[in-house]
Amino acid sequence: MKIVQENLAELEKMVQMKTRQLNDPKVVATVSEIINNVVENGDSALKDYEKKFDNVDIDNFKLDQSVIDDAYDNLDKDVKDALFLAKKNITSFHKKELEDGFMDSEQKGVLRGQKLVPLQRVGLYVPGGTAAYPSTIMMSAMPAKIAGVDEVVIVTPPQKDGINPAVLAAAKIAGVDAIYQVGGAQAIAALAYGTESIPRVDKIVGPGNIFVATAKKQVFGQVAIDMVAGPSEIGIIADDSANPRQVAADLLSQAEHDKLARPILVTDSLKLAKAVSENVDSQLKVLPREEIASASVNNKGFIAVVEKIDDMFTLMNTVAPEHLEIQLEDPTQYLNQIRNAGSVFLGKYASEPLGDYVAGPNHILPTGGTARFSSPLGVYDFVKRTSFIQYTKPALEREAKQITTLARVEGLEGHARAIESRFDTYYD
Ligand SMILES: NC(=O)c1ccc[n+]([C@@H]2O[C@H](COP(=O)([O-])OP(=O)(O)OC[C@H]3O[C@@H](n4cnc5c(N)ncnc54)[C@H](O)[C@@H]3O)[C@@H](O)[C@H]2O)c1
Ligand SMILES: N[C@H](CO)Cc1c[nH]c[nH+]1
Ligand SMILES: [Zn+2]
Repeated sequence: MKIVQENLAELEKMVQMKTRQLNDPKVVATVSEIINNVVENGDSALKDYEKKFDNVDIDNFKLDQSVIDDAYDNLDKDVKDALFLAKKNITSFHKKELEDGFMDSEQKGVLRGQKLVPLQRVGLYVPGGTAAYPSTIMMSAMPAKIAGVDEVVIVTPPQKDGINPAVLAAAKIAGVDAIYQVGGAQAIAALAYGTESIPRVDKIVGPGNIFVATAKKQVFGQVAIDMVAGPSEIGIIADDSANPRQVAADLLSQAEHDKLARPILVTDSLKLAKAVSENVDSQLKVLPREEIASASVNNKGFIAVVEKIDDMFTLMNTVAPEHLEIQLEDPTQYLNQIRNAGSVFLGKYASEPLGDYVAGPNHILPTGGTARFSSPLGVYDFVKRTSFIQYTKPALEREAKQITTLARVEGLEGHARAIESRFDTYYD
């Protein structure tokens, strides 16, 4: 793995260049053609794309409940137990995210407030191109259920022999209402606009590859989206006290997701940098997903060596990684130095896959530097807010002059007259 040793300003410039969100025009064009085709031709376009991209013939996009029940009934006991542990921990963590509305009547005759309303129907994208993601179902469906969403549906690409049974069982455990076997940009288009067999939803959430992430960006506005959760990333801050074999293993845990995944180590120790680089190379040779992981390491990965601990945090805040591991002595003391990261893993036993599967915090996280302004998927993504106002006549009278003044400053006479009509005996 490549080691870079530059001054901090140069390193920050390099990171900003590497994490720029440039749209690949070819992907943008492919995706918009897919979306337009699905809008115009509905299920028949979906059928064509499933044949083209996933090499499967689909007659019914909606999966029969009996197929889901069978997958659940026949699931290996250890896998079932693991999914139930994930459900328990994800539920207890996400219940803490529930928020209440508010109402205030601090001013005489005035009632103001805000109420929270769960979304009616949401679509969860569950990736399925190069790996199956039952864990991602638990991470997206549980917060939706806790928020009180009426209808939770899944889209996921089918394989030749159907959808992975663990994915189906996870959907049942999480209480998902329907599963549609369709993936990629075409699935996003179907959820956004609806087709003969797939109802349109109010919001699409969930991670996916570059085609999925680009499609979500393109349908935003027609439908809400959660964030850009694209190819996985791991940033590790470590010093001499870290174990190079473990650091390398954690980098590869995310590199194996996607050729575009981003594994990054920032350290103040050249010795650790060299040892991690050697470990990455040797561990890669025996990793089953070596082809994907080595493309990620070679194209997107790097190890940066800086002078001191503060520089590690400055640089990592510029990276704004999806996952950030801190492998320093007494890691919790550094929490307040982190401004930009999706999820933080403190200490050597908080290896990233712990958060991917069972710890409870969400693993659907902002990527590509968007942790500068986005948050992990949560219960708050599945509710919207509506505010309300009630004034008595004397309360409105107290503020009528200021309202009509502002309305006339804006040249909006109709607004002023609407208020004055409340005090004009002619209208009473
Ligand atoms: N950020 C997160 O929270 C998070 C969580 C889990 C997974 N991930 C990421 O999700 C992604 C999963 O990717 P995946 O590929 O395995 O599954 P995917 O389901 O996202 O994508 C597969 C689909 O992409 C479409 N596709 C493939 N090649 C295409 C082409 N040339 N033109 C048009 N469409 C094409 C096909 O329809 C295919 O079904 C990875 O990048 C992984 O890192 C991210
Ligand atoms: N690390 C992924 C998010 O980037 C989530 C995941 C699911 N399964 C394994 N990993
Ligand atoms: Zn992972």
